[in-house]
Amino acid sequence: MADKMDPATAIGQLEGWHKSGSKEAITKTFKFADFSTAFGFMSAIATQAEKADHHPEWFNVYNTVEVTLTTHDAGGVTQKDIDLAKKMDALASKLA
Ligand SMILES: C[C@H](O)[C@H](O)[C@H]1CNC2=NC(N)=NC(=O)C2=N1
Repeated sequence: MADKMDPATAIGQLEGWHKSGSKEAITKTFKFADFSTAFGFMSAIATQAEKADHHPEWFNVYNTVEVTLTTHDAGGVTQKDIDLAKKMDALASKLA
């Protein structure tokens, strides 16, 4: 099992992510051109999440996707969350 880390450590390796106010997690809100682009982002990430067996907590309203990442099995932020965050950032930049 991956060991949990201070969320600040993860944030230091990422762009635009923040500590979650309510739990050991990292969070970011992505904003896209429209709903279809936002949903396409979610669909592509869902496939990658399933492949990695590591899933986001997310909330979508129109063109925004609020993402919270934490590793439930570890009770906090792990390398798996950093890896998924980087995948999200890479895809979001392509969709911009
Ligand atoms: C049984 C299954 O492999 C586990 O529940 C996986 C599923 N996806 C997961 N996703 C996240 N974010 N954290 C986990 O600990 C986790 N565990």
